[in-house]
Amino acid sequence: SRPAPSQVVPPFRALTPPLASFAPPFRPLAPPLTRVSSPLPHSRPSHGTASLELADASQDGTSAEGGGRERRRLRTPVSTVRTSASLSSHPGAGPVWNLGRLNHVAVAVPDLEKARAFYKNVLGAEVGEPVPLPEHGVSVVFVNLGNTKMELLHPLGSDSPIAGFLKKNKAGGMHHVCIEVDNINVAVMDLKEKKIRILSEEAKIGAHGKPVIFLHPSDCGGVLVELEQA
Ligand SMILES: C[C@@H](C(=O)O)C(=O)SCCNC(=O)CCNC(=O)[C@H](O)C(C)(C)COP(=O)(O)OP(=O)(O)OC[C@H]1O[C@@H](n2cnc3c(N)ncnc32)[C@H](O)[C@@H]1OP(=O)(O)O
Repeated sequence: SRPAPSQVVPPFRALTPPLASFAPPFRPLAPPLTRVSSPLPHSRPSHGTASLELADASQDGTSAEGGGRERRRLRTPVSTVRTSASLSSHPGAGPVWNLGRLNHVAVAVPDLEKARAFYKNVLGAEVGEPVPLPEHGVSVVFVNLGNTKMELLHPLGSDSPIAGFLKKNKAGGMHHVCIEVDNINVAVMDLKEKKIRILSEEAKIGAHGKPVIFLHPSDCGGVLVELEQA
C-alpha cells in the first residue's frame, strides 16, 4: 500500500537561513530602533559629509576606539539590505550613531557621606568610595545596581556646576541621566546640526575615564542628559 501524500513529503526545512544569520558580526549597543540619524550611503566616497566626519572622528585621539567601531560597523552586511534607491530618497543622509545602555542615573546630594550610608546601610547596595573629580567640580560615589548604576554627586570647589541645582533643591534630587553612545564624536556633530546645545566646547573625560558631553536640559525635555562613549 502506498503511503498517503502527507507521509512522503519530507519534513519542512526553510530554504533561507533565519534572519539572524545575516546579523552583523558585532553586537550593537542598542536595538536599531534607537537609530537617531539617517543611514550612511552604501558607497561612502560619494558622500562627502560622511567621509569627512568619519575622518574627523578617527583623528580624535580621545575616542579612537569609538572611531574604529564606527568604521567596522559601516562595513557590516547591514548596509547591503539598503538599496541605493532608498538611500537617495534621504537627502540629509549622514553618519550614524546609536544610543546604548543607561550607564547611570545621577543624584545630587547635600551630604555625600550621609547619602552613601543610606544606599549602603539602609538599602543594602554595593557602594564605592568617594572620588573627587576637580575637572567636573564634583565628588562622586557610585552605587552598583547590577543593570545600571547611581552616581551620587556632591559639589567640589567654588564654581561647581551642581551648586545652583542644590541651592534650588536643598534636599538634593535627580540631576542627570547618562546614556552610552557608540560614537560620541559623530553624536556631537549630529546634535549640533540639530541645534541641541552641548554644554562644553569639547568632550571631557568623565567618571569612567571615557569622553562625555552634557546636553542642555531645556533641549531635552527638562532632563540634563550626559552621553558617554561606550
Ligand atoms: C563626573 C561626570 C560624570 O558622570 O562622568 C559628572 O557627572 S559631572 C556632573 C556635573 N556636571 C554637569 O552637570 C555639567 C553640565 N551642567 C551644566 O553645565 C549646568 O549644570 C547646567 C545644566 C547648564 C545648569 O546650570 P545652572 O544651574 O547654573 O543654570 P540655571 O540655573 O540657569 O539652569 C538653566 C535651566 O536648566 C534647569 N536645570 C539646571 N540644572 C538642571 C538639571 N540638573 N536637570 C534639569 N534641569 C536643570 C534650570 O532649572 C533652568 O531651567 P529654567 O530656565 O526653566 O529655569
